[in-house]
Amino acid sequence: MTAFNKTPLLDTIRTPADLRKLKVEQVRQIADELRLETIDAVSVTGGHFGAGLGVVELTTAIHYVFDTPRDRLIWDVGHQAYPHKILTGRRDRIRTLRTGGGLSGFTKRTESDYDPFGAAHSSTSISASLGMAVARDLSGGKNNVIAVIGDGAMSAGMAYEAMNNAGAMNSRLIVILNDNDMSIAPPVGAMSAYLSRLYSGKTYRSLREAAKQLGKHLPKMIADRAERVEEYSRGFMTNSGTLFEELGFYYVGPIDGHNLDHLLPVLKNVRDMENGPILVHVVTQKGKGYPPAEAAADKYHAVVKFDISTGAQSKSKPNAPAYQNVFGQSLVKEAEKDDKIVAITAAMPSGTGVDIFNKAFPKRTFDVGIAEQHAVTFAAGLATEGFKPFCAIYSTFLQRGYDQVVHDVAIQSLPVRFAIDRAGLVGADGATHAGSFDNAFLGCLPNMVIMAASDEAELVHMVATQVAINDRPSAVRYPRGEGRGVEMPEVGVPLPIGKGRIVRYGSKVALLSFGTRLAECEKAADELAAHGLSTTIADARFMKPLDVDLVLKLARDHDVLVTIEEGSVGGFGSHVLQTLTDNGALDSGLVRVRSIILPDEFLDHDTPTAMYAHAGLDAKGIVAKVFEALGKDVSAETVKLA
Ligand SMILES: Cc1ncc(C[n+]2csc(CCOP(=O)(O)OP(=O)(O)O)c2C)c(N)n1
Ligand SMILES: CC(=O)[C@@H](O)[C@H](O)COP(=O)(O)O
Ligand SMILES: [Mg+2]
Repeated sequence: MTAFNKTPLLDTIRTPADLRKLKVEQVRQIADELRLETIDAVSVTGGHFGAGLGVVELTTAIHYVFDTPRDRLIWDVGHQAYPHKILTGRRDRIRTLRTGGGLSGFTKRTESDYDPFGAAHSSTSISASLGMAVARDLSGGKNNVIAVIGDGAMSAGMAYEAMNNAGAMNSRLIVILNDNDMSIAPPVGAMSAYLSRLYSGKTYRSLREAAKQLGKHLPKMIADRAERVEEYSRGFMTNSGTLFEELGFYYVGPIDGHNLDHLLPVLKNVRDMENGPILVHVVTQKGKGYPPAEAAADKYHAVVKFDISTGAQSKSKPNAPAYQNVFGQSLVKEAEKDDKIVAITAAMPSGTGVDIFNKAFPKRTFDVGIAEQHAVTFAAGLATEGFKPFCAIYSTFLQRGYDQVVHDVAIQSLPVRFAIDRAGLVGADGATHAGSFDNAFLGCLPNMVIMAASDEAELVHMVATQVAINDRPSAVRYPRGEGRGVEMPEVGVPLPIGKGRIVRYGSKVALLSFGTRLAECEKAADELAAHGLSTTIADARFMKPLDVDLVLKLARDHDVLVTIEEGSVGGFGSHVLQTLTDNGALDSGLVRVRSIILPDEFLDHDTPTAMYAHAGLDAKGIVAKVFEALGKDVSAETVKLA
């Protein structure tokens, strides 16, 4: 029996087709059981949590009303799609979420027909849905296309580009705005304030009135239900003249996203509408139905495994400070000495450590919402007026603002400082969040100074170095998670630009590392020494400008030179190879050069350790690469110099 003393129903639901066989009175029980299953599953796997809890009723209602997967359902970001996965044939695998070989933490086309579009980066759903709607119309199709987008995701420019286009095309498209008044942090921006006004506006109308208003657009409005729903409906109205209507959408709402008596009749009418686009404004609560999440400031946006009875998360004691916190603390120290330093985040204050800076300097901290393009050019504008903007954006999300880096920052050589967190592989968030490409996409830009911190102490010095660079843009990259536990400097000391450092001297093999793979290089060097291979280890520190003297010396003085980086082809290794060939350093054929990079594939989620092992970017992989370059047969344990 369920907690509701009824025969469990969720066990009878394999796909939404089973759900649609139920009576409407049974849908509430499904939603209640779905919430319990979501809580239980995430307590085991960890992952994104509050968002999914907030859309349990909405998910159930959508799959009950619409003929999914024939009707296309596109989740924006996709972090709220765990209930969706449970209802769409993946309940048996839901406890493999975000583990190697297990379900993705976001929607994914290759995972299910019920995931018509992959997500994870926000604000893509309306564009993708519009594409599907137009494809349907061009093919003479009849299915519905539904995008579910959050209020946070609605702060990104891409959402407006899509609405602007959809409104002009009058496409039959349904956008459900899931407004829980939260992003990862509390939402920012005028849009957020506007949405709040919509559901607390003085122009509140009775449901019946609104039903009549809707009836004009939606002939099949079930008017008699309006009476019943009005009794306890608090937030259903049509606001004439909303921004959405000005953009050519029919606006419906706001409605209570946890009340199936609201959701089901409205979605049924919306489903049968003859034209569009239509936007249904649904008001929900992030973390709904799990008191520890409801009470938490972040509504349990993302959690590790937790005790269901208390909500206590099993967070292990950190062995070293997290890079994001080292960044935030370092920037605070620098800003205490320099009032031109400001910090910018694109809706990721805690993840970037900008929240630490905000506590010290709230007037010099700017959270621009999920708007990376704007963040970059906003920083550029600040730099033109002599400020020192630190634009803290994860590597993967910086991809969203790339043209702004090129066109607004690099070409003008504006001293914007990029703090690039989550560089390299991130683990459970998988391929969509991997910081694989910033070495390549920044390294090709003139004027850029590009650094990689090999540990948390280096990061402190690199932040100080960026403060001192006032004539061109600079970037420092560092990975997700904790540092190495090295001794921390009291203050950051600016590094000599374009100079690397040798951390261990050897004679036969040289390992030239860019970033935190240095730790693996040290393990590899120990292993190589056990095979009689004396190994030099160098920390490049800079990819641009590259320490050419160091690179040429390493090539000249060793039989093997290997570069290592947490990045794709086209990054640090490519710059080293370019330098070697430009200087004829390979002409003699005396040195064998290898470059260890991420494989040319999108790596699915797993632990970072497992992913780096797969990529050959751990000590074992480095040793194997050296042996291969020397013609040493690892199994035969002998070195055959060609
Ligand atoms: C381009 C981009 N920037 C940042 C993020 C990080 N991120 C993931 S979810 C989220 C908040 C989304 O808020 P909302 O759309 O309201 O969804 P909710 O979590 O409230 O359900 C952010 C900023 C992202 N996924 N994509
Ligand atoms: C869904 C999303 O994009 C964010 O929640 C992201 O998963 C955060 O990543 P970190 O956990 O590395 O901060
Ligand atoms: Mg939200």
